[in-house]
Amino acid sequence: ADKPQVMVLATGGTIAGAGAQAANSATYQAAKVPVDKLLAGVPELGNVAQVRGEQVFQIASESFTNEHLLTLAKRVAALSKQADVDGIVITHGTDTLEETAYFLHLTVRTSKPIVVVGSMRPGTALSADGTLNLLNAVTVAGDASARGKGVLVVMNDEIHTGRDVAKTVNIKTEAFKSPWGPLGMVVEGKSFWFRAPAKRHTVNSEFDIDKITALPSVEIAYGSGNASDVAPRALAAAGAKALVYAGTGNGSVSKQVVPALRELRAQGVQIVRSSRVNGGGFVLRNAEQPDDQYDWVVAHDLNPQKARILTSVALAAGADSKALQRIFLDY
Ligand SMILES: NC(=O)CC[C@H](N)C(=O)O
Repeated sequence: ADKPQVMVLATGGTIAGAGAQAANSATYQAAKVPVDKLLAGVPELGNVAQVRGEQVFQIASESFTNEHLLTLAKRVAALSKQADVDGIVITHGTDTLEETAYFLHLTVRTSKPIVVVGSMRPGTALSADGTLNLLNAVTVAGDASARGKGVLVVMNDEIHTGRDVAKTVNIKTEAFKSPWGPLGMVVEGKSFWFRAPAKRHTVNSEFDIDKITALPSVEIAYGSGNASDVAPRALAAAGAKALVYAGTGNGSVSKQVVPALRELRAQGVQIVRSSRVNGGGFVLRNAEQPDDQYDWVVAHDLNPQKARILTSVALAAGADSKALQRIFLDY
């Protein structure tokens, strides 16, 4: 009874996946196993916490929409206010896990631990990673030392901040990496911390999920050799309020694309320059492009998909381009 009370919110993904055979590590169906069965599969959970489960969705995370984000974050925020909840774990598909974790990190105003977890192999596979990941996630969510550190992602024995972490490789179990390193490790039911997040989050955030009713459309256009302006123009014509440009290198933009982005900005669409560089893009204002002159924003070190999340949250709060740039440096 003195154990921490941890709520597990299940949303689907491979951690709830099932394949035909033990050799199927990549060929399987995601989002099959219900939360009660997931929890029953790890009796060791009872040694670290009093665990309750709730099935929020049962989907693959590539199909997460803004509505799913709002529903989940509002549920997490409500639970975080309950005296009988010490920590919250969200089981999630890994494909967009980094986006959901960052969204919660920005919008849920609590110091209680919130941990997002997934797996790279379904529970039916040899060397399935979901059971230990889940045990580690519940361990961290129930650990008072995890309070105030924002939303965490626990995968492969590592504790990452939801702001930095990204899926950097598929198939392998060491899929999640942070460009600035993990915050800590969880080993044999104990958390070990080495650093803390430096940016604003959760209780220190100016955003609040209780006040967000809808997220504006923010789309991503991808840079490459032979890039054209077809995608940016089409996305804006379809109603995007902001475009994240996944630029090459330092967030560079092809000279075939620059005029379209300038025109769209003049029409009121926010332009955010990010970098498609995997695991370490870093875009500086007025380097590569004259952002002051064009009234564009830089995403700093956030990858394009995280830049989409922050832009949506900032625009929902009414940010103009100046506020948006300040927000990109603060969060
Ligand atoms: N490893 C995974 O969780 C990927 C499964 C699925 N594509 C998802 O993101 O939900």
